Amino acid sequence: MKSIGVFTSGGDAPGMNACIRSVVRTGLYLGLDVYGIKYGYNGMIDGDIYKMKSYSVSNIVQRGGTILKSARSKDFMTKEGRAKAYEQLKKRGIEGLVAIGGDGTFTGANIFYEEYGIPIVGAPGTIDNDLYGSDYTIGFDTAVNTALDAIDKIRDTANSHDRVFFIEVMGRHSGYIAIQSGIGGGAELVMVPETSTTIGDVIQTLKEGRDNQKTSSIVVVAEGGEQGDALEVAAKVAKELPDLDIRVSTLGHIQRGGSPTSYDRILSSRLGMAAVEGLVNGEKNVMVGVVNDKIAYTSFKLAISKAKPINPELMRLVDILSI
Ligand SMILES: Nc1ncnc2c1ncn2[C@@H]1O[C@H](COP(=O)(O)OP(=O)(O)OP(=O)(O)O)[C@@H](O)[C@H]1O
Ligand SMILES: O=P(O)(O)OC[C@H]1O[C@](O)(CO)[C@@H](O)[C@@H]1O
Repeated sequence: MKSIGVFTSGGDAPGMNACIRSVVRTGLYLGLDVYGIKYGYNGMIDGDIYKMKSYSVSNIVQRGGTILKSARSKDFMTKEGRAKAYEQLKKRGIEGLVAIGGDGTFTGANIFYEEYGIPIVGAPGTIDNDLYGSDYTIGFDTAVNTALDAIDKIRDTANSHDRVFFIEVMGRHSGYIAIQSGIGGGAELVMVPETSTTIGDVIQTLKEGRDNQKTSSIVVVAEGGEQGDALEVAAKVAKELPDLDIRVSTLGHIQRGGSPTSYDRILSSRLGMAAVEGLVNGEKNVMVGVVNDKIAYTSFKLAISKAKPINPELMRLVDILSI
């Protein structure tokens, strides 16, 4: 293999830049040509591709976002789009790809590999931490710390005004950010898509808190929960407990931005290096991850389809610590 391409796709995540830097520098170290593909699959289709040098990735290890930009590409979902993308790669002699993204990105990569046989190694870049085959994904640790910082601040008002706050965190189908920021932030309850929580459960927890002389409460709600978003949950609770002083705060995209934590920078750098080494050693159609602190390659199919359940002990911990 002489030439590889790298791109970021789906939602951006803090640490993606550190991963790009690692891919580029590992590739150059191994004597490869490295091409940056901009705007994910859209740039692959449009030929928005440039040769990267060591200096192309200077001064980015600490930066959030992605210098290669990101996109959610409708065109790549079509056969015609993927055919154009393949032609662009062929034209430049790009023989292998490192895809930094989430489950959607790897679903597309899997289809692309099956159609054109171009080796692809994925690096899990999503704050959601919802990919099987890596204990943690790029950006998750930073997102949790950002959410935690926000929860700490909201707690000041909750406490001063004797209020109940419903705080919504990201995670379309995954409660990882919710459970970790909830435990770290001392939430009374955490609602995650993986586990069923009824409005009755929420009411009972809040009532128990009151019975235990708690004057304020924090409920962390993952955006993809079965009871709806934080606004919906709060409205349902307010109907049953009209005397509560309830507020809602949706943290939104602040969780996706900012300088990556040390953990994310190191994870991203390890994954970038292992992705390129994997490609050179013949890995294809796999996602690279870190499992029990060791590099592991997992087929895209498994990484996408296999659930990564939240440790039930963590849910129990919230329960016990909220009395
Ligand atoms: N079935 C598919 N066929 C072809 N391409 C796909 C398919 N599913 C997803 N993709 C491509 O992957 C892109 C990224 O997917 P998606 O928007 O779901 O983000 P993601 O990688 O899951 O990241 P995040 O977890 O941050 O949302 C899509 O915009 C699309 O271009
Ligand atoms: O920025 P967008 O495209 O609205 O995507 C938001 C989604 O992306 C994620 O941040 C990462 O997948 C989800 O948690 C969230 O639902």
